[in-house]
Amino acid sequence: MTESDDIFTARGSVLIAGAIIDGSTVDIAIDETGTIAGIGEGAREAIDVDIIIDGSERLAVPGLVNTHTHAAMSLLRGYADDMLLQDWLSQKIWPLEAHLSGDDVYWGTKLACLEMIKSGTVAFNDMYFFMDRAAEAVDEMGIRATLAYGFIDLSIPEKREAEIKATESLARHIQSLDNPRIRTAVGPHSVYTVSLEGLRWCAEFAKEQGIGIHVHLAETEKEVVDCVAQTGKRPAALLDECGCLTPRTVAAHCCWLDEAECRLLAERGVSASHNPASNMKLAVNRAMPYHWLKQAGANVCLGTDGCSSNNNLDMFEEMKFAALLQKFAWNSPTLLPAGEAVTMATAAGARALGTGPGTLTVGAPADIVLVDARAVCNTPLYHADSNLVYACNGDAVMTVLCQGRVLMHERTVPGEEEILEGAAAAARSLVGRARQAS
Ligand SMILES: C[C@H]1O[C@@H](n2cnc3c(N)ncnc32)[C@H](O)[C@@H]1O
Ligand SMILES: [Zn+2]
Repeated sequence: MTESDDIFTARGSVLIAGAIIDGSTVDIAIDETGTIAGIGEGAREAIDVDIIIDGSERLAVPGLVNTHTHAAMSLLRGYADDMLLQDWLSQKIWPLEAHLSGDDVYWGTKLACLEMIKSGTVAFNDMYFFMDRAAEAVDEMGIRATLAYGFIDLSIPEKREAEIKATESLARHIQSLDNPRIRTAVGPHSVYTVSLEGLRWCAEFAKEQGIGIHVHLAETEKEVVDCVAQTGKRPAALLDECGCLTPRTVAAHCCWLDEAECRLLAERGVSASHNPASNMKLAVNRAMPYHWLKQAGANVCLGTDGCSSNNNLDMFEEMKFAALLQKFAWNSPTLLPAGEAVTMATAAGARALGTGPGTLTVGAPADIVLVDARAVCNTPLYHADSNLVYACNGDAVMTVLCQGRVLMHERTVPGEEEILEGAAAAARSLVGRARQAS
């Protein structure tokens, strides 16, 4: 075994020696359970050091949390672009997804995890299909995930029964894995794809199991207009009536919320996941009203959405898109400053998924990213947050730890070649099967 391989397999306490936090050079001590045991003075003495990572010329930041993904859609990257959301879903994405296999989801999720690790993400909130295979990929890659089966009943009773079974079976499967990094949530896709009965069942099941809810909300104006026409209520009110708005709910997009809906989300303790790149690409024509959500006290976090509407999973780019879109759309250069964008991508995401404080503090899980302080994007280095949000992308990430385990070091992730080959082969096979069937 080479020396560089050791760091991925070694177990024990870790000392990150001399990394930069808030402009100071400090040691970070991580105990053998993967918890931060000390930062700065006295950190070295807090543990019996097994593994040392050189932190010099590295900015230490909390691991990023991607709160809205369809990870295996990495296989659909670039498959269909430049379309209206409804056409894109109904003409391109759903017909291809009809041919998805468990193996596709396994390889797509492996590819997504690889991409996330390489850009500093340690946890994600996923909604897709064949999620037992997604769990296998997450387990192998070493990051955290909350996995939801995408519940879509299209108001067809037989389909609803099938979705209920799939949701229950995933919950049982995730429980049986007993992996603290992997959790499950209920994933009612949206108010336009799930019946009232389906939404109510999802809410009840989530409550009974003590798990979260992951839903798309108010992504387009059409969603709001159609919902009002069909039910007399706006989407957030409808979800609330069905019991879907809880402190463990993550609502993705939230572009077309009105001010009262922002207050409702805050009151219910819902986390709103901002997905600026996807929203701009699909031209949903309104930016999430961040100022109203913030004023109401809602937890606003960040997500990329799937690789078919983004088309990557780089949360550094997403922080920049969020900060720029908010300023541009609401005509306010002071809205969503860099520090807040970092908080959105870290602490707010961790709060949404319940993965810890999402900060570098003693007692927190050691989900730590080391960014190259010598990279072009960090030169000069007046304000770290400014560079992280406005200048860098995920390529500046050098080392990633999740629960104290090293997942990437000096940009090496074990098994990268095999993942790239496996995912490319799965994508070819998926598109081939779809062509044959049409
Ligand atoms: C879980 C389901 O969500 C779909 N999906 C992917 N991106 C979006 C989006 N921006 N809005 C709504 N649904 C989406 C996936 O294609 C899958 O069918
Ligand atoms: Zn989505």
